[in-house]
Amino acid sequence: MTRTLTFAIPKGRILDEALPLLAKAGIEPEAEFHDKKSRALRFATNHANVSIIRVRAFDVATFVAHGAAQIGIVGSDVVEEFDYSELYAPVDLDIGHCRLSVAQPADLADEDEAAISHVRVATKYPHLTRKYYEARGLQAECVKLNGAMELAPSLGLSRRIVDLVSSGATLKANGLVETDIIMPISARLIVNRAAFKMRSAELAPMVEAFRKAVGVKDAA
Ligand SMILES: Nc1ncnc2c1ncn2[C@@H]1O[C@H](COP(=O)(O)OP(=O)(O)OP(=O)(O)O)[C@@H](O)[C@H]1O
Ligand SMILES: O=P(O)(O)OC[C@H]1O[C@H](OP(=O)(O)OP(=O)(O)O)[C@H](O)[C@@H]1O
Repeated sequence: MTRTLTFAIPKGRILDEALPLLAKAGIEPEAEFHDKKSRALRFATNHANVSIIRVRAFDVATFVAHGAAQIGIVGSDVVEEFDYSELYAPVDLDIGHCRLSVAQPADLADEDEAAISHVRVATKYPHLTRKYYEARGLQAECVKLNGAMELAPSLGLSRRIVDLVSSGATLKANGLVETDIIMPISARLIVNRAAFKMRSAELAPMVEAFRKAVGVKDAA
């Protein structure tokens, strides 16, 4: 009996860009996947032994790190925030481009970092935020939010935020300015390391197919 290989993909904004790549790599979900009314979370594909699960972006990394899914697609922001040793991220998929940045109110005077030892920051990325400030000799007290970080300064939750920025429109609409870029972000193919060893006959060709799919896109 062949064991099913589970492929985790995020249901958020990466999905639209990920589907054409999946197709180029030869994986097509069943029709129900595209039915917005469907409450199913697991879908068959054109491969009898491959199924797709559609989960929240942060949960893709958790499913794959724990081996509940063997392979997945997720932003490098999520890979770096969790820093799971069980994850192998072999392919930069060149989609979902944005950056992780520090922002603050446009009218807030720059603080002299040499004169302070501690900052309060609203973010969905406490690990990366602490690491960034630690490297600057500052201790970050993180207020964990799951979205709408841009509201935090105007409501007195924190002076600064660390969040994803793409066009900058959300910052601008909320009176904030980007003061530093922590890292550029793009989506990655991630694989569970143990599964990659145990099931290399299935997973290695799949990784190779994504490498080629990204190359094909670049050449277009
Ligand atoms: N503005 C953006 N431009 C480009 N890519 C982005 C942008 N915002 C987020 N991303 C990428 O898309 C991924 C998913 O973001 P999305 O906003 O869809 O999820 P979410 O709504 O924050 O998460 P959840 O599914 O947990 O609610 C992020 O982890 C990041 O890699
Ligand atoms: O620079 P921009 O092009 O405006 O993009 C940045 C916004 O996109 C993401 O949020 P998203 O729209 O995914 O909503 P969320 O806050 O619910 O995660 C991110 O958290 C920013 O709020």
